[in-house]
Amino acid sequence: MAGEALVRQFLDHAERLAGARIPDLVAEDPARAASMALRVGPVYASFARQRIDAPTLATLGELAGHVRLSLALRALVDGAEVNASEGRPALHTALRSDLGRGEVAGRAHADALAARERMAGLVASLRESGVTDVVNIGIGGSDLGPRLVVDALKDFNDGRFRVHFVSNVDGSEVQHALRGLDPARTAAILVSKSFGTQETLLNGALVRDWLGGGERLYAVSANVPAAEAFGVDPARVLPMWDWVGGRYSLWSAVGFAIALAVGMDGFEALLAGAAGMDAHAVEAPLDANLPIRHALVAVWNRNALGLPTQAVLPYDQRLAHLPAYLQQLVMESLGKSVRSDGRAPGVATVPVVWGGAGTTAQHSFFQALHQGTDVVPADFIGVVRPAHGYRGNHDALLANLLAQAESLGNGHAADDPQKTYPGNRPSTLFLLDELTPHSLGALLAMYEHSVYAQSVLWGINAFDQWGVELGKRIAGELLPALRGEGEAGDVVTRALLEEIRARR
Ligand SMILES: O=P(O)(O)OC[C@H]1O[C@](O)(CO)[C@@H](O)[C@@H]1O
Repeated sequence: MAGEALVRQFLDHAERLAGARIPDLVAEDPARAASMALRVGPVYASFARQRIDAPTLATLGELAGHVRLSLALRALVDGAEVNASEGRPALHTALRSDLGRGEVAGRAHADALAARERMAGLVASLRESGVTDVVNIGIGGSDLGPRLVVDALKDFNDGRFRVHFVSNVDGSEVQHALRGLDPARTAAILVSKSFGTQETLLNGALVRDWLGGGERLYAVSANVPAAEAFGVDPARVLPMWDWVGGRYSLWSAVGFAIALAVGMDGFEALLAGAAGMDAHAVEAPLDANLPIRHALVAVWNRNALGLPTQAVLPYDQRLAHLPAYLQQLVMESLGKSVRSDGRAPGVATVPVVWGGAGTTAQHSFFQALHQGTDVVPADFIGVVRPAHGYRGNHDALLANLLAQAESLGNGHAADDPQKTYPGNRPSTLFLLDELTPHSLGALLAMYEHSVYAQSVLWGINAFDQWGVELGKRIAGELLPALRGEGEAGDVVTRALLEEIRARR
């Protein structure tokens, strides 16, 4: 079907379902719970509580076919120049899969394997050393992925190292991270693709001095000369490449801290889980493809239902960093209002991603989810088998997870409007059999592919982030002014500078 006809069909479905209620959609189709669910290895996903029906999904599938989503996924893993504004491929899949065809993907995969072997050597030598604590210094993609995974996989950590993270240029974070650590027993990893990031260089210099030099300093960077010039021994610099986006990089040596925490076996299992999802994303048909289904639902919620935000609600404390990780993955990738071809997308793109771990979050912002004026679609993530033996707690956790998805979807009528729940709040519910390196790898790769699929549907580049540059430049200009050297900034900033200077 031609594009215009498809858009018209999309709008017809939007109009038809504008007044639809999730409990009615569920009641109308007894097979819905099963037909709206997909399983890929350890990841089960139910879309039954989305405000969508089978004919709409069929149209969305046609839309995916129209933008050649399957070919786009294939192009991604084969190393096509999907990052057009920077003239690069985005080959994060080559870090964990040998799915890519052709020379570019093949070379990337070989480079990734060689780097992983070097990383394994460094992990082994550190395990044999007297080092007890490791500080990962990085920000954005050089922090959020490793931070999430190290915390999520703490049940797989043998405790050989305590791993700490420092990202913020706020000196308070580095001060508290180093408090109580022994410089003679601490190693630091400077993770920066560019090795030009202000926060990481300032924190790195502080930690290098605190360590008393570069002896236990490691680096992961695509800018090896800069890392060496900083004082890191070339033998302790692991490579990154311009074909890996920062927010897609935890599978590379950026995951050094992960490998220290859960061992190389755990790291390999994480990669294997992601590789399984890569194969599914590229090979599964459109109508049975989990990341594509997730992406189509995201676009439906944003453009047909007009929902401006998206909540991420892991019902597992170990996944407490998942909302922050997905904020970067989704919002840095899709936060664009210009298509790759320079045109306006003509529709809303990125939602604001936010969230928190259940059940804790139930006692903070869930009131607004249930009765606020904005409808917030949610991704719930639960884990069937816990890694602890407190069965009573886990049953309560799962009961709350199921109860929240049900009550947000169905609502509750009452005579008293204060006690009425409007319901019709859409959600997707993921269940992992267990939280393991393998299942976590699969879940994170699912989100990566969904984000890429959304970018293809909207025609935008998921792999650049020009929007972060302006603030960085202005901060550079304001730095001397803050020290009293010259003037910078607009009228409001100057007034604020004066206020700060007067009270220092
Ligand atoms: O790894 P680097 O080069 O220090 O960059 C850190 C982060 O900064 C950004 O470039 C912009 O905030 C992110 O995309 C990236 O993950």
